[in-house]
Amino acid sequence: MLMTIVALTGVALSVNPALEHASAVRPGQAPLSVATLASRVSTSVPDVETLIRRPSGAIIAYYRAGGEQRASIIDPASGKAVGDYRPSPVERWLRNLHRKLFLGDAGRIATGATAAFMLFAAFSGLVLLARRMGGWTHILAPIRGDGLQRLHNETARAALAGLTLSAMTGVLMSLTTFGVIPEGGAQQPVLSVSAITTPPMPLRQMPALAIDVSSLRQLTFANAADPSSIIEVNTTDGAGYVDPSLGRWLAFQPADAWQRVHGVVRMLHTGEGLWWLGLILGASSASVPLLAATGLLLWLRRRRAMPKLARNVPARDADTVLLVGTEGNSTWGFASALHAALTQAGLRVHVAPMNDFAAGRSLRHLLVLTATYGDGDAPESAIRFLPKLGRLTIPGGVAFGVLGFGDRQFPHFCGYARTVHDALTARGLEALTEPGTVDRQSEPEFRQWCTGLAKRLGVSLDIRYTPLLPPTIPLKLVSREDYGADPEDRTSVLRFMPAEGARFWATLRRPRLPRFETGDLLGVVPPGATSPRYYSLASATADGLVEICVRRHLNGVCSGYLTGLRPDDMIEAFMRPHACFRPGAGSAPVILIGAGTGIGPLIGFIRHNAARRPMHLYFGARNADDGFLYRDELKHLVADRRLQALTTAFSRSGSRSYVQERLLADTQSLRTLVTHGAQIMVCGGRRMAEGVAQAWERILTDTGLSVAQLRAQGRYVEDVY
Ligand SMILES: Cc1cc2nc3c(=O)[nH]c(=O)nc-3n(C[C@H](O)[C@H](O)[C@H](O)COP(=O)(O)O)c2cc1C
Repeated sequence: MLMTIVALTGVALSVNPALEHASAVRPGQAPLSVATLASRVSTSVPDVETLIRRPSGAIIAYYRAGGEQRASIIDPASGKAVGDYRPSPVERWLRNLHRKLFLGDAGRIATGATAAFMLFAAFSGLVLLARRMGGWTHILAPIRGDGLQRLHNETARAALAGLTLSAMTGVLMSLTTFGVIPEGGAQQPVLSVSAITTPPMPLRQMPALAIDVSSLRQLTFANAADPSSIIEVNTTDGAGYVDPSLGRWLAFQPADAWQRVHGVVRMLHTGEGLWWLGLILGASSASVPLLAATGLLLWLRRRRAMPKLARNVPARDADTVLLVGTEGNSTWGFASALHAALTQAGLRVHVAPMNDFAAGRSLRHLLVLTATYGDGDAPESAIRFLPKLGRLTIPGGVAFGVLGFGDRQFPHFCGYARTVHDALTARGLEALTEPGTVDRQSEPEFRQWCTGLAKRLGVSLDIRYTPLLPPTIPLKLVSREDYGADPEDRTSVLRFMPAEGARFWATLRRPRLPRFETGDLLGVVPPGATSPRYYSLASATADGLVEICVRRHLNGVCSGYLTGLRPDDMIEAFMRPHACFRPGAGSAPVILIGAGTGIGPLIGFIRHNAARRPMHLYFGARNADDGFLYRDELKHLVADRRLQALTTAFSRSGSRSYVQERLLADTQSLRTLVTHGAQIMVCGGRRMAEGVAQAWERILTDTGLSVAQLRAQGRYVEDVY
């Protein structure tokens, strides 16, 4: 709450330096001395007492008129008043709220503490972000994750540097207010004359005032009625007194190091004198409420996803500790199943996030199920695990097993699980099994690892795994196009519209599609099954419908179910983001390679190519007669220039070829495209993807590039099944 008040008042105040800069009447290009300015003003504004130069460059003259203290904005070119200077009462109110919450010193302490907390939050946020992105060198790489994660992390990335600067300078200013850091300027200039008797020299000729106006802060004129009065001058270089009769310094105290530091800190915090920085800092502060809200939502989502485990034994009594490393929460579903099976087998099991690892005296087995994020890094619930591991006391004789959850499309498949395995081995623990891997939440791979584990533990494990699925939405089939004469082996393009839900409250709302992009995945759990099958989406929310391509597989439960649907039939489905499979930003060429149903997301990317960036499609199918999905539409897209080139390869008709052969035939032109920054996107079966990757290795020979390098740069992405 305090952070939001301090941040939002900071945002409002950050606009002032820019407004003042825009409206300030400043001297022209020619240099202007304080002597000339003071002379002009004293001629034009009778009874002027003080001149102040604001950080924006505006000159303000203070004088008495009609018995009242007045302030006017001065045109430095003429020295004349061009308007009244009235500081805004709103600004004063905001400043009081921002600095001390209208509470005097108690408020100042509270805002100082808030700035310190903000500094800690901004800095730790920056470290977390770097870790999530796979290190500082990847901090500018595209951010992956679902909508909420991307909103939080992209906002954080844009704002954290500005927030860190604001908070740090805020803390320094607070420490200066309370005298913890000296403000400087303790030494006053010492005046050694008592009275000035000779008549005053014209201001314009005073040698002491022959300094540039840009360094002036304040000048107090000598009082004409008082012969002993002198001129007081304060500049960025120091402060002193000038003899009005000789125009020379009577005394001058140069600014000390603390004063200079304080001036810089103040400028960096307020943007006064650096209006554009003020706007950047203001924009960064504006993100605080958004970051707080999205951070809270992500935290709540994680907490809600942690299953309520029946019979979760406290860590101190457990003989088996099962640790979970997760960010998207799907790993909890597997942990829950393993916990139930181990408990049923008679073990005393404690389940916890990896960050909360605690080892009791009775610990015998340590099991770790962990996902991988970033570039082979820890997921959020595990980031404190490795630093903690070195400090924990673990009883002797503990054996461990690690199972990694990941996605083979990432260069460091289950990389973090391997790191954890190595760290536990280095800690002297005995490995029960080799580190196992589970690709895209594959239930069979999970069961296989559990079977190996059961053997080593000498128990029998009855695994009942029910995946933790996001809420589903009802979809109605509105159209289908079938390719292939044989109903047992055909491919269908299915289009669905959102339908009314069965629950009463859902019937009151107009059915709406959730947010999804082309290339994301549609999860469908076929009747009678427990785990979902995923289909790449050929459409996005903006298209108003859900489009997928499905090939019927022999004995395929879900493909049989979907290809058996008739118009108006309903299914329940959910969307899963697949943010790493998107065309990168910008106008670089995109080389799309797909076979069979792999054309699905690729046609979506082409349809949405309104900017006409060069897109080249290599499409493979068995034959041109009944395997050429979207044939007519692709012709239109070429005519429309959304698709620059279409190359087809049919393996069972005509000249019989595969996409990888077509790619090799175009080696020269493809090399040129890649050296011009092209991105490569591959979608289809695993064997086709492997063949395509090998073809690319050959195409890239002598270019100094490799598929691995392009993958690391996000320029070679796959959606493989
Ligand atoms: C942003 C992001 C980065 C990922 N990075 C990797 C990776 O480097 N290596 C890997 O094998 N899997 C990676 N994955 C896949 C996840 O590890 C995998 O989907 C896992 O099952 C997610 O488990 P969770 O839902 O419990 O977090 C990544 C997924 C996302 C969304």
